[in-house]
Amino acid sequence: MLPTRLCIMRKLPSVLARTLTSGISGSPGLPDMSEGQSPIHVNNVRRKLRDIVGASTNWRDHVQAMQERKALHTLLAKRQEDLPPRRMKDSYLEVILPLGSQPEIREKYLNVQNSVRFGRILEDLDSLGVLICYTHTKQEMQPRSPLSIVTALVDKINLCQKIIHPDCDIKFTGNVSWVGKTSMEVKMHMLQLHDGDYSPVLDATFVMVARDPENTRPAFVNPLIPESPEEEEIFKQGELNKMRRIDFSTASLLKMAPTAEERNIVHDIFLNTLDTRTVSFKSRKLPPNSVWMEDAKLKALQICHPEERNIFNRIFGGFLMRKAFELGWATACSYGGSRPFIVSVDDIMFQKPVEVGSLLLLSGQVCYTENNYIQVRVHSEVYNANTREHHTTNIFHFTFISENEVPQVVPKTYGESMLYLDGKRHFTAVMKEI
Ligand SMILES: CCCCCCCCCC(=O)SCCNC(=O)CCNC(=O)[C@H](O)C(C)(C)COP(=O)(O)OP(=O)(O)OC[C@H]1O[C@@H](n2cnc3c(N)ncnc32)[C@H](O)[C@@H]1OP(=O)(O)O
Repeated sequence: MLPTRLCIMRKLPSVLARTLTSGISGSPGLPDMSEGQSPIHVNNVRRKLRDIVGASTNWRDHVQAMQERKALHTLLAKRQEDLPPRRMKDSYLEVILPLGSQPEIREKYLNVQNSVRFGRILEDLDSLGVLICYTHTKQEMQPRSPLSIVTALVDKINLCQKIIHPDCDIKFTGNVSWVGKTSMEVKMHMLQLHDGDYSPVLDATFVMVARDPENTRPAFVNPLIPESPEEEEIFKQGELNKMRRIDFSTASLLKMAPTAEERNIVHDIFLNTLDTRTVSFKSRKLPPNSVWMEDAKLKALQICHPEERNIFNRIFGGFLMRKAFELGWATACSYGGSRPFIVSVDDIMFQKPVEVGSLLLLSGQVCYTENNYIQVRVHSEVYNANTREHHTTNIFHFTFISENEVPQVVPKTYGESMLYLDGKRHFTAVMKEI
């Protein structure tokens, strides 16, 4: 039996946990939308974003729309101090995805197992995160924002529910929770209506970066002033998150040797795969109930059509996440041989924008397993057919739980061993959170 709830109330972020215990009308200390503004319909989020930046709705007009944005350079602040500070509640938004009350929108969200496509939720979270940042940086006197706000990082998404129902309304809430000079951390929560009450489905932390109108240089954003001890705690957590990310990246196995404990793990795996009948380092044997890592991957190709562009005429980050998630899910499904459920998404770094027209190559790899859990890494790169160059654009980390216990994935080469250890590090970090 799988646990139906993978996280527990006391481990939820305080804002969400208190929201739930206070009957879900809003976050404490943040405005209750039922008293003032009504929540935004999910279909209006992207429309609002297009209006805010003046994005074209037709691809043929996109060059002109970008030209018009150049003139907005003069509206950029020279120093962060010149921008008025904002409070957390200034950027607080609620969005409704009315799967229960408007059945006609269900189709887009439905998967064949009669639950909600998580890839679609990733797209909605990405758009909402950007809208929250535009709300934080909004200047009343400016009809168009000079900022190009892009997703830099999905720090983490932890799910509390195994299944997202396709016939119950969903509510997203979120606000800016920390601000640097040009970057903003956004915390979002997703809840689903059951028997008159909203219960938590997931919480997510994204980092967005503001750039100039042409998306070429970083641009300052309004400072954030915490207003209560609780908000100070949230802000401090944002600061700690930044430090944690730096530490994690400094200790990356691409830069540093594994720890002594990790080296032992790798050597134990190596010893466990030696063929005892031959006295050779080369002769390797797969232990029972195991799969070589090289046999635990799937690949996909995506042509990036204009339809998938974002408001800055690059490929929409949510679309990239959806495609990577779906390949990650398929990789876990074909590996485990039963239905996998997403538990966590972490540390998705958007290293480079993906241009419209790119050939996007996605590689899904099972890199770590434990009991019913499968840790999948999806590497995405663009391939330029003219120059024959490859560039990594993203690395995605997904943790799945499978219906049945899964075989152990076993690395053979040193490179695979590093992937295995990296997967183990991500898995351990996820397990600490849920
Ligand atoms: C159809 C309608 C659809 C509407 C949807 C609208 C949503 C649009 C959202 C998107 O789709 S965005 C598309 C997906 N994202 C990208 O394509 C971004 C690709 N990556 C980049 O362009 C650059 O890597 C990025 C701008 C994110 C960072 O560039 P740099 O590495 O040159 O950053 P820089 O060193 O100048 O640092 C700028 C800030 O970013 C922060 N930063 C950079 N990378 C980061 C990271 N990985 N994590 C956290 N913070 C990061 C950095 O700390 C710093 O913050 P502070 O100024 O506050 O100190």
